[in-house]
Amino acid sequence: MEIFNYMEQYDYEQLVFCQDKQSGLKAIIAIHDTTLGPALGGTRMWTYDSEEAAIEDALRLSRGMTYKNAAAGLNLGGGKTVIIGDPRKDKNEEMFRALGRYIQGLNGRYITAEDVGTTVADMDLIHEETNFVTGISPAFGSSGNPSPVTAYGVYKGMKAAAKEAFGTDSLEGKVIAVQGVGNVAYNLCKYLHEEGASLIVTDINKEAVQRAVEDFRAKAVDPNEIYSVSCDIYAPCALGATINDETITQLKAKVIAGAANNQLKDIRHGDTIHEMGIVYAPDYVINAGGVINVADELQGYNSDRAMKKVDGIYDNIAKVIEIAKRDNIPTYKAADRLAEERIERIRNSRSQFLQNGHHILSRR
Ligand SMILES: NC(=O)c1ccc[n+]([C@@H]2O[C@H](COP(=O)([O-])OP(=O)(O)OC[C@H]3O[C@@H](n4cnc5c(N)ncnc54)[C@H](O)[C@@H]3O)[C@@H](O)[C@H]2O)c1
Ligand SMILES: CC(C)C[C@H](N)C(=O)O
Repeated sequence: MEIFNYMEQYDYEQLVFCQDKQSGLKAIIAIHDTTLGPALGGTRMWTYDSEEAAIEDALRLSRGMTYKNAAAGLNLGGGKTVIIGDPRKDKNEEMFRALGRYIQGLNGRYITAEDVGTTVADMDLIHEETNFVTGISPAFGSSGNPSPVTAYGVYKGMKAAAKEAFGTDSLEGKVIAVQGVGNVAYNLCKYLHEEGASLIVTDINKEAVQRAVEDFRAKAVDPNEIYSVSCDIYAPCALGATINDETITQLKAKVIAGAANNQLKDIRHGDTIHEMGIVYAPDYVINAGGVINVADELQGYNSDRAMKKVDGIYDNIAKVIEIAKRDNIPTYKAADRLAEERIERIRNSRSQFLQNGHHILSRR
């Protein structure tokens, strides 16, 4: 990959490589765009096949956060960290503290939180070194684990997408295929089960599947079977790129609505599902609940205020569907339009210089 070419093509601001020999930390912090405010996005720990794959993931995920934060109406830019390693065996205290010092070095340009492979306990270790971390233990006045709130937002957004496809937002009696039943999807399944939906689940982790089968009377299928099952809604809640050339032809669902980031392998897959008449709830709009929740910490965390904003995901998905219909474009493009237009409006409204007291001359 020609890194600077790629960064120029999609307007990335900064890429930081973090190395700490003692702890084994190898991490990449990508800051995509800070027009709206400091870049906020989680830290992912994953066993990448190559350094290039890790860089690519950090870049793609950080740009996704720019769009997610903008579309959610947050005054935050987009960033993400990836740590190269196995979250089940490579973690140690020094690693997260070393990362915390790198984040501190960015002096607030980037704020982190949880993502796949990291936990509240990991964020607490980062917090030993920097305040630029959210989703730490509630004992610190923080919002804690964002996953249940992400799940609630996905549930709300799924209802809005169902209204478009089925004429009602009730999920009672709907068959929903859930791919990956980890932190977010377990909580999502709880809402869906309570509303009377029938669940088909899969996961590469057998214990996670068993838990969903026992707690929600879900039917289990093998990971490769989830795309072709007969269902009303497909909920991708594992990793990205599961909407691709191989899977699209197998899909029977009328709605795609799930928590995973970067669900479309390529944007052309968003065009294909649009042509097939599938209602697609764009990933970064529907899964914004977690970031909305942790972002509330910047004002002093208030759960009621945060949940009210997360409720707004229903209207945001409805708005994206409306724009798509009005402009006769796929929903993924409508979501991009919503985010890009907001960033441009704010960028332009800041065209006048404002003395903000941060200039060294103001302190002389
Ligand atoms: N946690 C949040 O608040 C949050 C917020 C926004 C977006 N997301 C996204 O939602 C997705 C899920 O996040 P999470 O926090 O629940 O992660 P998680 O790691 O707890 O859950 C993911 C689950 O997917 C399973 N999985 C991985 N590959 C699979 C495959 N090929 N087939 C079936 N199952 C597979 C894993 O075993 C795991 O149980 C991720 O893409 C994440 O980036 C999470
Ligand atoms: C909680 C958030 C800051 C990060 C979350 N993993 C996301 O992708 O939105």
